[in-house]
Amino acid sequence: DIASDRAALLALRAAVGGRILLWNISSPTPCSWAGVNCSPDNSSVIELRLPGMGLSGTLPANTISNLTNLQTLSLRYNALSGPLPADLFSSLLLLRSLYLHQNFFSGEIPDSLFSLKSLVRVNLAENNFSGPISSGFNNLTHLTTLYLQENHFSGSIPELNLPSLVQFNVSYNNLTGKIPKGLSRKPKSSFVGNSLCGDPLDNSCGSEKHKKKLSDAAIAGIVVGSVLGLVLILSLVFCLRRKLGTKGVGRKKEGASKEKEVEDSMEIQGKNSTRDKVKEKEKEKGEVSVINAGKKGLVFFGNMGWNFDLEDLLRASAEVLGKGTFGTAYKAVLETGLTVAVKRLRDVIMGEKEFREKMEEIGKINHENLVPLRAYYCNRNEKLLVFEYVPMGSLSALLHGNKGAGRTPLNWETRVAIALGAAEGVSFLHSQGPKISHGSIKSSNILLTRSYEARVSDFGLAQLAGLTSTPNRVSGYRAPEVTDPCEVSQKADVYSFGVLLLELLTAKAPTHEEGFNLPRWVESVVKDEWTAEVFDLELLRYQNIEEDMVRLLQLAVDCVAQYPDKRPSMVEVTSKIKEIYCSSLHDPSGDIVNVVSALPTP
Ligand SMILES: Nc1ncnc2c1ncn2[C@@H]1O[C@H](COP(=O)(O)OP(=O)(O)OP(=O)(O)O)[C@@H](O)[C@H]1O
Repeated sequence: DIASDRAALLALRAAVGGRILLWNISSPTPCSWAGVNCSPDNSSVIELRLPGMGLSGTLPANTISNLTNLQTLSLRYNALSGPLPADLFSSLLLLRSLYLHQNFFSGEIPDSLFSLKSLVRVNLAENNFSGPISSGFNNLTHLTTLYLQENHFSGSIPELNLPSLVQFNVSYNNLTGKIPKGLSRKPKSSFVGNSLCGDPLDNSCGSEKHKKKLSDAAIAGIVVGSVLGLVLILSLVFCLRRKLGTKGVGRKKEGASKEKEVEDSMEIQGKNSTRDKVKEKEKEKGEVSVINAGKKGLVFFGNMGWNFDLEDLLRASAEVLGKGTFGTAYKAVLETGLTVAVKRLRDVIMGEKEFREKMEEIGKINHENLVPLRAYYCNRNEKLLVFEYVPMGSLSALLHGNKGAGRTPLNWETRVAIALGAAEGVSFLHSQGPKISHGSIKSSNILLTRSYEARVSDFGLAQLAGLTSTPNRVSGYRAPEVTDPCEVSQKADVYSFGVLLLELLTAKAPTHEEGFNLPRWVESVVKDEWTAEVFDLELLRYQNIEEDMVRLLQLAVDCVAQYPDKRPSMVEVTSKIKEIYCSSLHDPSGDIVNVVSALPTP
């Protein structure tokens, strides 16, 4: 009954401390305590969700194990340690979801877990659990999620015959042997970081006997053969390099066209002259020239008073910002001090005329939440785009970059403001005509100004690249109906925008591992558990924002609907985000609860 549940919770509180010390223990019922949910008639505790509450120490016996009506237990992201009490699960027969990940728990999984027939989700990842993975998991026939990664489990993986199992991960343990057949269709990333063999991993198990049959002589033969092969390849490369060098210089002397010069000088860049050696040095320092030759012919848009030619651009000191789908992006600082972002495109399938028309189209588009294309250069061999430089980097870098000390966490208001800015930018694009879409919405294309306003970049470029250059990096954002990346509808943009919102809320990169699908992952978590299981832990520090977070998450889920017709339009998305933004301004969520220092570093 509720009195015994209350006593169990008080014993837990006395043992593990943290933020649950703030519970109002003068209250006769525990049902109003943070993280505690009771049955409708308040007769028992059915959910205990204490994620990131700064809990530490070991779990004592007779605390949680006495909450006999518990359906959800989440203690994730705390500093709990030591083995789990042997009888922890014996009486929790109604338990459906168990989240103990990101703690320091050690020892073996107690056998009492394998009698919990109602279990649907089990996450024990990122702890120090050891011992074998028990075949007892086969008793848990409703299991859809089993996460055991980043522990010290050893031995081989048992054959698991769990028809509902969708999410499975045992990566980064000490497991050995062959991956059982029934799991061979899970992604590679579920198994990496062990000494496992067989499908889906690349290393087949082979037979030991066969290996032993290789005689010493055979091994010596293989070694000699490999060395000879290497020598042959090296001499070939050497000959080729010499040939290429002479060709480039020769053509220059003949006074070949400037276009060719651009091409050749790029080919031989850094190979011949002292100037090139200096370049090489600069490269080591992280500075490179965008390209190593000149031809006037930059086409400018708008009236920005920008006045420079290609040669000025080539003389600018430049630094690589990153390699993207369409080429390499550079930051270039001109001698006048003007800083621009230059994109050098590769694999453009469009002809020159068509390309120029496309640039004119993009250059006309102007909105405060879009990164403006200011100029372009185009000849048969070289295509450069010059954009305004946006100083604070991309949202992707901000969300997934340096997580160490000194990093300013992205607070809730900033995230909603970024979402709103990005939505306004994409909405504006869509308002230019029903056929106009962005085509490549993702967090690395949302750039931030000094005041963290969002600016969407790379719009309209998706159509330039051929099918061959379709990168995997976009696939995490791509709507299921998109087969040709050059033809992305506005509704497909909405899907990508939904994934972007999910990324902003969960801080999980949609592309962070093979086979991971962010929308599916969020959908797999039942709605009641969103707050506890889905949101970025950095957001859980802020109070009074739960309702707004859930509203934004619901909007994101609407955007990633399977069928395009079910998705809202960008105008609708924008107006919903605006409402959430206004509400978060009226209800400032400044209070950061100071438990952060007590938390383990993620
Ligand atoms: N206008 C800009 N101002 C400042 N930084 C930029 C600008 N454009 C791009 N960048 C930076 O350069 C990096 C590389 O950009 P790029 O667009 O080439 O690749 P991407 O966005 O990572 O991938 P994709 O080409 O597939 O969109 C980006 O992550 C971004 O941080």
